[in-house]
Amino acid sequence: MAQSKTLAHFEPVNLYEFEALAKLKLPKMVYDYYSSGADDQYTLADNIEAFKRLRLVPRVLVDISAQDISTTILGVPSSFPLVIAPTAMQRMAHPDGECATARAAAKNGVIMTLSSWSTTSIEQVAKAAPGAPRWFQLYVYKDRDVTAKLVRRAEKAGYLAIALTVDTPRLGRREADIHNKFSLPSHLTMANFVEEGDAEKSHMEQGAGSGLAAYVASLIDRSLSWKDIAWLKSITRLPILVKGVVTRADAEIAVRNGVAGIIVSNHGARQLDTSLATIDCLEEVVAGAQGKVPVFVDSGVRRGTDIVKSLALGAQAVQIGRGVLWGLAVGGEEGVDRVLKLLRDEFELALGLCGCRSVKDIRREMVVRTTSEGKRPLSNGPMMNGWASNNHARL
Ligand SMILES: Cc1cc2nc3c(=O)[nH]c(=O)nc-3n(C[C@H](O)[C@H](O)[C@H](O)COP(=O)(O)O)c2cc1C
Ligand SMILES: CCCCCCC(=O)C(=O)O
Repeated sequence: MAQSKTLAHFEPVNLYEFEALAKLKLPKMVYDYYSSGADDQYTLADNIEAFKRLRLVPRVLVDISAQDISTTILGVPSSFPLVIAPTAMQRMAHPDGECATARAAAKNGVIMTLSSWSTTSIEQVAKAAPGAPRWFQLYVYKDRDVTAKLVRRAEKAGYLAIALTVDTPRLGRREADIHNKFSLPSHLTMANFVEEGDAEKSHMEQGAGSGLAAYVASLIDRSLSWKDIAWLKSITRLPILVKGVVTRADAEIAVRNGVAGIIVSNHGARQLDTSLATIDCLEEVVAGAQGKVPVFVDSGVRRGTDIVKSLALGAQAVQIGRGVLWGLAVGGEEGVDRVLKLLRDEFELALGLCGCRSVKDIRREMVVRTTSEGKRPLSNGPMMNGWASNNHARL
């Protein structure tokens, strides 16, 4: 009782506070599943730390009285450069789950990506916010007919793109899920398979360890490879983005295979522990994309300043995963709405304080890499990228 009174009066003012509140509200098994990374969670911490190592270099005395933070993503207007990343099983966070996220996304003019492992079906989510721009995230099943059917349904329901997740041929080892014997609560289903009457796919067995790991091992196609991009392109007219690329080499292959976009992601550090933080891979991937396709980044975005840094390093927009889940857990649609508005306001403020009127004003030299203590390395030449000297030249 005392706790709920406290919660009712506590207004979170950043994503970390949303997470703290969500932790109080959610069952332990659910909070652990949402928050965990793989193994020792080194990458989980580094996704955040890497953003902190990057520091912003603002310009001053720029008239920012009329800011415009909107952008265009794959030809679709977006109120600011953010896309909601796919996260599975959102009805564990709130009974309205994916529908609440869809409505909040529509209200805020941002694109939502629906996970193929949603607890609300492709069609129900489309109906929750008719006409709003939406992408569909795809996992490829051993049974390719199952996969093709999902793609056709997304196309028919008006989804605008397919985000093919390529970093998950096997599930990363999330130790909390093993301890908790994580499985989808029995009142919920993997909703995209219910109509098919396919119990194997719509329910998750509770077993000795992580029920999710067993579910993935039994259904997901580990043989997925670059040649399957051609297969996917042969079954859909929708643009295909690859989600989970972190190297220049793979970005080049992706472009050669005709993808429409690349999402730099380490799956929120839930797959390969000790892999690099994504913000440290972004520039390489941007180089590999050679300006031919847009590059997006996720994993560790918590602040408006993180969005500015990501754009300065070449991303067209960021994606956020957990932030939306925390909003959903705290207040359903209203909670997600608050999270999106918070990030939007933080981004607008950071952009303005950097001396930018619009996203077009963001420049590479607004970001410098520092040591882990936040200090500029002794040689300031390459790190400053000519920013200081250019300033002197202008004065
Ligand atoms: C609980 C949870 C479920 C996720 N489910 C999916 C999924 O179904 N498909 C997918 O491609 N990525 C999934 N992801 C990864 C996210 O799309 C995204 O890459 C990641 O959450 C970004 O990191 P962030 O949480 O630090 O923002 C999931 C992440 C979390 C935390
Ligand atoms: C094929 C892997 C499915 C994982 C299910 C959801 C997810 O992505 C997660 O990180 O959890």
